Amino acid sequence: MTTTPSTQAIAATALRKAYGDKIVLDGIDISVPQGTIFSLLGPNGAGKTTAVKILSTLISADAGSGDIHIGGHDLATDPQAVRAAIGVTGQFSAVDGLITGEENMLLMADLHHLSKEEGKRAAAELLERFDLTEAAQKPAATYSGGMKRRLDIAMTLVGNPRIIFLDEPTTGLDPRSRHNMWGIIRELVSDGVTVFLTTQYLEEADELADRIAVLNDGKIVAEGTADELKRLIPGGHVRLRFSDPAAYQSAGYALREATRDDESLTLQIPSDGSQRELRSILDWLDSAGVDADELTVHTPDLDDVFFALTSGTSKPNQTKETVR
Ligand SMILES: Nc1ncnc2c1ncn2[C@@H]1O[C@H](COP(=O)(O)OP(=O)(O)OP(=O)(O)O)[C@@H](O)[C@H]1O
Repeated sequence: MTTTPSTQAIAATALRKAYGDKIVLDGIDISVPQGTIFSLLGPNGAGKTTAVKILSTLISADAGSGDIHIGGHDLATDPQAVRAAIGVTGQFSAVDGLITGEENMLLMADLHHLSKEEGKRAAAELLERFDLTEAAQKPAATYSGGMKRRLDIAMTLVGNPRIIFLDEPTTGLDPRSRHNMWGIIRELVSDGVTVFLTTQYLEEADELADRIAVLNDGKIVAEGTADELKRLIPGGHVRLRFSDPAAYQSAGYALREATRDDESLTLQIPSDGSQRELRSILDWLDSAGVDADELTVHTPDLDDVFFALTSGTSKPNQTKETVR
């Protein structure tokens, strides 16, 4: 992959990292244009946090890795400049629960060498932006999970970083807090910030990311927009559910290409869900003289892609569209 440090906020080639015999990153390339959201997806232990740690200077890549440029700075020769350009919010929060939200913010301002006045102003602005003004004088330990996460990101933004690494920013948040966080991330990007996001929630990558890379076994096994990734795998199918075991058996005979689930009396038939294919399935059922209790059409989503690419198995059934 070619990298142009001037237009790419993050550009890394042949990134390698092993712990002993265990190869965590096996020569991956990462390239993230400025002002976009890039999402690194992968199962637990795939190496997402390791990639974030390397790109944010917390640990070093192994010898044999290629160049890493962050914000146009060479990470190997100018790690200080990289640190000044980035913000990192990890899985383990930097929030100190014993002090107030405002004190946490002021501590960050100190770390960024802002004057007392500048620090106060930045803290007040960010607390306001993240809807934390009311809680600012309370110890952070009393905050809800969503508030702590917002404070964490607010702290990350004190130095006005142009590139932000968010390592699983919404893990453990309830749906409303997760949606709020998505709004915050979108707002950051509309201000021109580049976001490198790791997540276990495929829906999150689907919602937010301009580009998604799937990490598995140390390699990037697919990369593209959510739609491009969805086109990679077939995954579409029709499911027929029966309550009558005899009807289920007859349909199973009639539809030989169906995958059977004898426990739930369900047949799954590969299909693009088109009207023509649905009609032919219904014709088969008619000619066999059986009625299904439920017919559902499933189109591939990012979950299918993820399961297909990272384990070779399909995920448990989930329906997108229902026709009765
Ligand atoms: N300091 C370390 N020493 C040894 N092995 C490590 C170390 N850090 C990470 N690993 C191993 O490297 C692999 C990748 O870990 P990493 O935390 O990067 O995965 P991840 O994709 O972020 O996973 P998760 O989604 O669970 O956070 C794991 O098998 C982990 O056990």
